[in-house]
Amino acid sequence: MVDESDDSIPANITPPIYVTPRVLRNSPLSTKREKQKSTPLFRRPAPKVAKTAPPMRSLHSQFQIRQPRIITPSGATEPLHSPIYNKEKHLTYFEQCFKISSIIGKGSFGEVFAVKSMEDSRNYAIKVSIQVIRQNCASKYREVENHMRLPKHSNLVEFVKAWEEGGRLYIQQELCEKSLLQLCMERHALPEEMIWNILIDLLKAVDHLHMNDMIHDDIKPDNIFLTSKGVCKLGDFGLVINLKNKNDVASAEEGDSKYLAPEVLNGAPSKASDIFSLGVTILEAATDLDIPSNGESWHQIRNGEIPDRFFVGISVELRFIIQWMLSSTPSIRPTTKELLKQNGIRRRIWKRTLYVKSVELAHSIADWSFVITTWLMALFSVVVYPALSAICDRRASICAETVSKQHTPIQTPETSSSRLGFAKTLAASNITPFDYSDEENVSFQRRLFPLIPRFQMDDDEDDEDEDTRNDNELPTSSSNSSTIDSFTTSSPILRESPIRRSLRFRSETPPSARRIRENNHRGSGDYNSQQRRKYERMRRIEACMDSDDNDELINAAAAENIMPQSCPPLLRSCRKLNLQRAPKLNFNLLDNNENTGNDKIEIHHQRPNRNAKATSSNSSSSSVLGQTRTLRSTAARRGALIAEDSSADEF
Ligand SMILES: Nc1ncnc2c1ncn2[C@@H]1O[C@H](COP(=O)(O)OP(=O)(O)OP(=O)(O)O)[C@@H](O)[C@H]1O
Ligand SMILES: [Mg+2]
Repeated sequence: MVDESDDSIPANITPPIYVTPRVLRNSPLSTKREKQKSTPLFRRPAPKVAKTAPPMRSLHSQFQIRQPRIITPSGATEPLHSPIYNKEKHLTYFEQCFKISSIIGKGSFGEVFAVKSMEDSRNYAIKVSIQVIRQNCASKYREVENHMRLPKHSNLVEFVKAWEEGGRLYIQQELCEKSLLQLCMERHALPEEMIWNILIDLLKAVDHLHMNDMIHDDIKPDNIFLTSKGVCKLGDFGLVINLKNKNDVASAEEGDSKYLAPEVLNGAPSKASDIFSLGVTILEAATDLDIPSNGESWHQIRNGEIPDRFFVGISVELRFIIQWMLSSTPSIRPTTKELLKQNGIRRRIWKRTLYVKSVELAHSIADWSFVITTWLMALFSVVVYPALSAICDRRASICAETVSKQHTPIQTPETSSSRLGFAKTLAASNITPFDYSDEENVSFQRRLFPLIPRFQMDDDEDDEDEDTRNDNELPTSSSNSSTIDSFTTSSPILRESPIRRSLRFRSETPPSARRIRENNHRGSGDYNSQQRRKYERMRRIEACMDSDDNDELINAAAAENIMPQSCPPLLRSCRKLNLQRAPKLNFNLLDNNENTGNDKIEIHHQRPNRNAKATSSNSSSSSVLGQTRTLRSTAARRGALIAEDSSADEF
């Protein structure tokens, strides 16, 4: 019988809002939910512990290891290389190769960050040691070494790598969604089916550790993690003891007192102590019991005096297993093997194993498909890229050829000293040398053919010019000689020997035009010799430029952000440039007038010959003007009159 007289509330004291249930007066144990209700919402935080200056030895080690060094399973370190890491930068490997998503938590050893790796674009958890590592401490890499030595298991948090930089230890591992402690805080007592699954997962993890002669020594909800698929994993290998390593056994530390087996207070941790810690963890998850860290209630749990009310709603099977695991005598406690053979577990284990394996398989399929996709893309680019680049090269050369034909006459020393200069001029005037945007119905195939004469590539307007082209019309100006070349190479009619061509030129060209041309070439008079020098200079430049493969022009255009689309019609470009078009001289009329003795010579303003691309530059206009002046003097000698002004009209 409980004496209630002690518990009576004095009349002068206001009763608290949350009265502790009477049943708890007998037992200091309570659930976390009950404790939460009786705890004030605000509690002054504990004062921060003032840190003293780190020992000089630690500082020295910090300056010793500046570059990141990866830790090997033997405990040695090697330089850490990564295609992303640049040691010249004043940033650590961690800062350069990982993008921090959030800070997950902070433990006694270190701070844990959720990060995204820039090397493989996957998410990881990285634990960074708070303290600078003591270089001469034998167990400085114990956690890493033990984690690395452990064979992989689906119920252990996966280890990726660990490195040391600037005296700090970084441990990269699999990122889990939350810890069991977080889940228990959110949901309090978990459903029994979930408890069975957690127990099975953890038993398998602990069994794997024990099979490898290792003791976890710190099993608690805070060190148990859950993935997004609900798979439970054991993590935090900071206190793991390798029973084969005498140093580990000698330097074994106690785990969290809340989950500590009673025998560890006076002795060393063992596999049985791990079973006890696991038992307390399952008890907490199943009953929402607020596990005490010391005092009477601590002993109460270890003596098996847990009130029945905490087991309400829990099956006898599960209660029996929990109580067996919490046996105060280590020898009575079951092993992992024995527990896995229990009825309640055996019934569920195959289903749970199947689920965990399927999750693992799906995960590895996703991983492999990512790798395969990456490789396929790489292979595709290796195979397709050469073909694509060949097509692009071909197209660029066609464009360059056309541009060269169209723009070579423009390249006079007066207008542009180089092709780069020309490209810059185009860029400044906002004209794309490869712009076909205003050309109608130009098929790609037409442009692809490099030997198609240019007059076939232009619009209707220009075709009209072609129709009106006189077979006798051979460019007569010296400045148009490159045009003659391009015309002769492009026209099958004119692909003939130079002698035959000159004969045909003689027979077909009107005498007056022939004389002008011959005079020009002979260099009669000062003006003509000047013209001839200019012509020769131009020919040299053109020859020079023709020997190029037009790469410079294209590169210059690309440098000016002019994206090649296709070959441009020159006439459009001329129109955009607002260039003048040269008048066309009808020499037949001159000859007729000469024959008939008619004094008046008509100079028809026509659209220029398609090949007379000299119209697009001032220099070429001036050469046409020179031509016209020559004609004028010839005509004057003959007493002819120039009917119209021979200056170039507006195009
Ligand atoms: N792999 C992980 N995925 C997700 N969260 C993690 C992971 N590892 C650690 N955490 C979180 O970081 C917190 C601290 O991690 P951890 O327990 O490893 O640090 P610790 O310094 O060893 O702490 P303690 O010694 O107190 O256990 C944990 O509470 C946990 O919530
Ligand atoms: Mg921990």
